[in-house]
Amino acid sequence: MRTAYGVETVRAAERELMARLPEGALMQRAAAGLAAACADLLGRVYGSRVVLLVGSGDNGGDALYAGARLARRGAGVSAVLLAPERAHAGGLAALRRAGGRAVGAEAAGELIERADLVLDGIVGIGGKGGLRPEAEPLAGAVARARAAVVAVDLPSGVDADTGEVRGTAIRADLTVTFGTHKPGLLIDPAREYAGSVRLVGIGLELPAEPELEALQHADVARLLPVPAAESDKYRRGVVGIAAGSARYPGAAVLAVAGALRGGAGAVRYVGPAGQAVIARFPETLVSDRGPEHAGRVQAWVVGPGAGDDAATVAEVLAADVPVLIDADGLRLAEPSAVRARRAPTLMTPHAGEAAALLGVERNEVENGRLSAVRELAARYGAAVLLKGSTTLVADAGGGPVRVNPTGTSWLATAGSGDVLSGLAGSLLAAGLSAVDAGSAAAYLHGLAGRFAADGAPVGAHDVAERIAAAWRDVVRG
Ligand SMILES: NC(=O)C1=CN([C@@H]2O[C@H](COP(=O)(O)OP(=O)(O)OC[C@H]3O[C@@H](n4cnc5c(N)ncnc54)[C@H](O)[C@@H]3O)[C@@H](O)[C@H]2O)[C@@H](O)CC1
Ligand SMILES: [K+]
Repeated sequence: MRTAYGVETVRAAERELMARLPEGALMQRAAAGLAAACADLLGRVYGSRVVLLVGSGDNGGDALYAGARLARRGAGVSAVLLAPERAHAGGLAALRRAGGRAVGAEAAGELIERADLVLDGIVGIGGKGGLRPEAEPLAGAVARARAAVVAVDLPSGVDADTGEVRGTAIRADLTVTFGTHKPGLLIDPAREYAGSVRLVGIGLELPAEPELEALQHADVARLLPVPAAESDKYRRGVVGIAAGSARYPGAAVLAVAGALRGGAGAVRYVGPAGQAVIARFPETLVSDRGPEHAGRVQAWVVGPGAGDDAATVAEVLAADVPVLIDADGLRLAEPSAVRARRAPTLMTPHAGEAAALLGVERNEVENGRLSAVRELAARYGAAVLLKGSTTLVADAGGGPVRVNPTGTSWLATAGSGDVLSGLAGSLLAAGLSAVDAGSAAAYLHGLAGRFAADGAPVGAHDVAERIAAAWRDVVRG
């Protein structure tokens, strides 16, 4: 499991550790890890041209000490000081002793243009808002440069706690972060600015409960159901799919496609698209009666392509088994009926649907994904999976939010969400909790999307067909 902790927690752990260590020791640990990552990226340090962008805090101090290490190995290092009188004094002295030089911001453009490597030490966890006006031109110069860009702790200008980017921020190829991942490094839009992320341990002792967690292969493998020898289809769970309409039969077919790959013993379909479903998947149990009379299920999926069928949504919500609500179902579900449920509920909106549920603009959700998913989970008393390139899953009762690390932008394709809801519903029927079902499904679905895409556009159907391959990849490790 990869975990991320917010700024306040990191600060407290740093204080506690600093009290036990000689002064400056933590910064030296950070700088050593940073310099090593830079050296790996450069390949040959001797003779390389390195530019440090140095702000007024300790983030700039890290950059200066790392620059000093690189200078001692023969790099030509120039530090651009954004606030010369407030630059980290010890770091600046170390850089000068090692043969590096410091310049003002006016010289930055030309240096950046000719650099092999730029270190962004403008601002780290002490940053507020996007980059200040005096730092903005630097971000432009960095974006135009051919140099590799390494962000120190965080790309400057992104919000460490939320992943928000309000205004200009530095775009890095690599972020070297200290002590722990910060939530912003794992959540879009900030995640995109971070490039790949390397964690340098500095010995922080962190609390048991993180802000954010990202499942890895081994975690998902532990969650996935394995049929026992005596299993029959009912013991493995039957998932009911109440989806599709005369207008949107495809949503039903795709939700069933996902459900068939999710480990439930059987898939039961109710709705007007039975013909289309059975033609494509003859193994489906198709019923032409409403959910209440369709026969036993261990979990329901309701909503994909449902059009305006509010009665079916209400009937499913009244069932005393886990329910996944997606797409049209989110709009049709009575909030009070969702809150009144006793069995687990999982809602799976994309940003637009989440915005409608919260009564805000879509870009507010896209920029503040973490707070949006938490807010929805609290309002509805339900687990919420907020879809996107970094899908988030929040539990009804709070606690760490899960972020899915396998997403790919190729998954933003029509019907891909229907496949996901079927898959997650199947895992609910197999007995996983709402958060586990949602996060394991997002993981498999993302991986299946990557396998199917392999660098090219894909349709939702291709994704469903690669779920089995993703499952195998996960359980084989
Ligand atoms: N505390 C420690 O022991 C350690 C801290 N480390 C480094 O220290 C950093 C935190 O240092 P600080 O607390 O000094 O804070 P930062 O260096 O992150 O930033 C604070 C400074 O940036 C300015 N600033 C704030 N918002 C800005 C913006 N939007 N645009 C431009 N300037 C802005 C502030 O005026 C302040 O002077 C971490 O990110 C990490 O890089 C590491 O050395 C590891 C050890
Ligand atoms: K930075």
